[in-house]
Amino acid sequence: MKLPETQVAVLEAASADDPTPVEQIAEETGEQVQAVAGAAFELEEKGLLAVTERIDAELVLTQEGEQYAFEGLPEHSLWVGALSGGADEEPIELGKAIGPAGLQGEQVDIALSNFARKGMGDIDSGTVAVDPEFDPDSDPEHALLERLSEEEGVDPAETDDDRVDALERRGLVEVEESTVREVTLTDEGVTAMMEGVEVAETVGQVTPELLTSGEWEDVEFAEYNVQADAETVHGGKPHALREMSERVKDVLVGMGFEEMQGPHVDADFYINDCLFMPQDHPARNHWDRFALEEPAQMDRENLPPDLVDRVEAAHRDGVGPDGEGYHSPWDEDFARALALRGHTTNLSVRHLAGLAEGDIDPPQRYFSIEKAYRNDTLDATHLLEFFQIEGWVMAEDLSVRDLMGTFTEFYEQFGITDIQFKPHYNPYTEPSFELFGRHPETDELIEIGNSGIFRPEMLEPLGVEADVMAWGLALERLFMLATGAEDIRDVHGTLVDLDFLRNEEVVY
Ligand SMILES: N[C@@H](Cc1ccccc1)C(=O)O
Repeated sequence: MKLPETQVAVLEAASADDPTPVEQIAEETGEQVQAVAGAAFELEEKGLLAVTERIDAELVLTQEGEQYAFEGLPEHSLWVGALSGGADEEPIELGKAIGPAGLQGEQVDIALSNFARKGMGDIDSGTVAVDPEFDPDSDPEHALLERLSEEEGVDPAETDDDRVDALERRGLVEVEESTVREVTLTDEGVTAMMEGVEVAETVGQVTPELLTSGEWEDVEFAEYNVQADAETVHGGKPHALREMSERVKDVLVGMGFEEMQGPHVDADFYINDCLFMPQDHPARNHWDRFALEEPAQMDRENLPPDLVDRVEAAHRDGVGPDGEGYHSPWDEDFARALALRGHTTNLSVRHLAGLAEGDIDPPQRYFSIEKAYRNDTLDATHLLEFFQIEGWVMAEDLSVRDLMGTFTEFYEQFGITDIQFKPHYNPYTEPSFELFGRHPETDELIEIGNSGIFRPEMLEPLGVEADVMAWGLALERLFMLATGAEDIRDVHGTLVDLDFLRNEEVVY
């Protein structure tokens, strides 16, 4: 019997007794997996080979599991932290163990409950004592995480059940199923092999030489299998969030808005003081802002002196005849401190001030879609940097209805019709509203933005006479509502889910 080369190779590599995975044959023959699968199907059609499929289960680490395989389990970190504080001698305050352990946010609770469960020591009314005999290296959960980080193809059925259960419940491991295609020689196949199978010379392509020599009449052409699996080719494409941002721009431009741009690093004067944020406001000294070390301050000559005077007066005494300021000190040096902007409202301030200087008449509408930076704890809905959809409208006699109407119109463009408003407080707006939208998958209300009508204490120093309503909306949250994405870290950051990004069709 004469067969194409790949088919002969597959027949030779297959066995009549043990089903052989297609991948293994590809490895042994040096052929592509797709080519082997194609050949196998052709041999199946000729009755020489049987192709079967089975589901293979493999135990793998989740992202969190990978993190703990690398850093150690949180309860181990707690144990080490407590031990370094002397908790093997006598109980120490929990805080003194958690700090050195480097635990943050929900990891603290995870550490505490597992520490107790594994009897690694005692936790009692805010203190911790450790059992010095406990050996993290012999903790079976740790051993399994380590093994999974080193070994592929671990069969869940052959792994200690309790341990797998415990780690599955903690969301650190999961069972991944895949389809394995296997081939076995049929009786006919065995007979054919015994009688002898030869490689038929086949030609894959017609060449000018074949045509001119007339040889084409005698050769056998390779058959194409148009049903064979082909390798998936992922072309480049714009990032889903970028597409979303472009779409938001289109919508806002369609609503009559112009785009504004400005510095990522700015003086607190523009980020906070011009927004009537008191200098002793906790957020201004708090660890959640990224301050610049070098240079630490904006040069004095870069702040307009008149504006500085007017902002200082508003802070001290308020505006208008009955104004109430903060009656607390205001320090220009403090206002010159440089930081990564925690919101893009510094851009609104700069544009309002610039426009007022040129005596521009209302109505005016501006927006930006730019990064803002906050030292938040990373989780499914928070990143250290995010895109804020900043916007404002300057007009005579604006009311809350105008604000709500604008949001309703805007979100409708993305199919989001169920928006809720919650009264809020911002030093620079009155009234102020937080916006919430319902997540299509989890049905939970998530915060999507913050808004309000700028106060006279903010507008007067900038020289703006009309009303201004304004907002900051999170692009990522809009993305989550519009696409159903549940974890923002799948979309951007360092742990993105490439499959999600490749396959997500961003259609709004
Ligand atoms: N700066 C606000 C958003 C906002 C902008 C303008 C007016 C009101 C609110 C924030 O980051 O949350």
